[in-house]
Amino acid sequence: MLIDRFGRPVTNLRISLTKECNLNCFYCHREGQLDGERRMTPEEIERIVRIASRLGIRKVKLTGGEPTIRSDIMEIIRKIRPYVIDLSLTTNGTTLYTLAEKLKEAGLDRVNISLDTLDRKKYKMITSFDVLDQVLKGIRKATRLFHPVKLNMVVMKGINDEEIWDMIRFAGKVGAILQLIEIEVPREMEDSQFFKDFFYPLKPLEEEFEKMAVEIRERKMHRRRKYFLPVDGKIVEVEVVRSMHNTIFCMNCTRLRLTADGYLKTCLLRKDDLIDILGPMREGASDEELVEVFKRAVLLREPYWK
Ligand SMILES: Nc1nc2c(ncn2[C@@H]2O[C@H](COP(=O)(O)OP(=O)(O)OP(=O)(O)O)[C@@H](O)[C@H]2O)c(=O)[nH]1
Ligand code: SF4
Ligand code: SF4
Repeated sequence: MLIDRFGRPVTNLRISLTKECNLNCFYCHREGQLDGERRMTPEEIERIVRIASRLGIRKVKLTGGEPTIRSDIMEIIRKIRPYVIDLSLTTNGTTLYTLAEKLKEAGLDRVNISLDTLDRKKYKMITSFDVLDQVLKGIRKATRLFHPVKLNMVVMKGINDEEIWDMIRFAGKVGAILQLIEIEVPREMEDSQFFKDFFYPLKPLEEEFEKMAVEIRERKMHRRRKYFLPVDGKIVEVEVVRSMHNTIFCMNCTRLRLTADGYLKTCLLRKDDLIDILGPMREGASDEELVEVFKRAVLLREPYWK
C-alpha cells in the first residue's frame, strides 16, 4: 500500500475522463484541471488502473467535466472493472435517462448526481441550461438501478440555501443520499468576490442535524459525517462535505487524482502538483517504471489545510 509522508494511505483514484462538460455551472472547478491537449485512451486508463490496483488502490471514481459525454465511457468501465472493488461515477445527470442501464451493464457500481436546486429557473441560472426535467428523470431511473445514489448539492448563499430542507425531503422521496457540499476555493481565492458572495457555512446546520439525528456515522475518508434524519416519516441520510479550513478533512484524504490529459495530481486545490504518467507510458515505460511515477506523486502529497 502507498502511504504518504503524513501517514495517509492512498486507496482511491479519481479519474477525470474529460474536462469538457455539456453544462456550464458558474462555480465549476473542473476538478482543478489545466488546459492540456492530450487525452487518455481506454487502454491507457486500464493500464494505469491495473498498476494502481497492484499498489492497493482499489476504489475508482470517474469524474469530468462530465464523464458520460465520452463516447467510449462503456468501454472504459468494462476495461477497468476487473481491477476495482468500488467503481463509481460523478455526473451532472443529464445523460442518465438514456445511459443508466448501459452503465450498469458495463459494470458501474454507483453514481453521484449533481443537483443544486429543484427550481427550473434557478437550475437554468446556475448551469446555463434548461434541463432540470431531464436530470430528474435520470435521477429516478438511477435510483432504480444503483444503490446508493447520492445527490450532490453545492450550497450557495442567496441562491439555494433556502432549499436545503426541500432537497432533504426530495432525497427521501426518491431513496437517495443527499450530500451537502460547502463551496471550496484555494487560499488565493478566499478574498474573491465569488467566495464572499456565495460561501454558506454548513457548521450551524450540522449542529441542528446533530440534535435531531437518530444516528450519526463518521466515514473514514475525510472523517465526513453522515446524519440519519427523520423527515416526513422516513429516515434520510445526509452527508456533509465541509472542506474549507478543515484540517481533519485533509488529514483523512485518501485520494489521488488523474487528470484527463494523464497527470497524477495530489490535491484538488493545488496547481503545483502534477506528475506526468501518460508521457512516460507513451514513451514505452515498463510497469515498474510507472510504479515509480506513482510513488513520486505520493511523495508530493500533503494536506492542503494544515
Ligand atoms: N477538498 C476536497 N473536496 C472534495 C474531495 N472529494 C470530493 N470533494 C467535494 O465533494 C464533491 C462531491 O464529490 P463526488 O465526486 O460526488 O465524490 P465523493 O462524494 O467525494 O465520493 P464518494 O462519497 O466516494 O462517492 C466534489 O465536487 C468536491 O466539491 C476532496 O478530496 N477534497
Ligand atoms: S456539471 Fe459539474 S463539471 Fe459540468 S459545469 Fe457543472 S460543476 Fe462543472
Ligand atoms: S488534501 Fe484536502 S483539499 Fe486536497 S484533495 Fe485532499 S481533502 Fe481535498
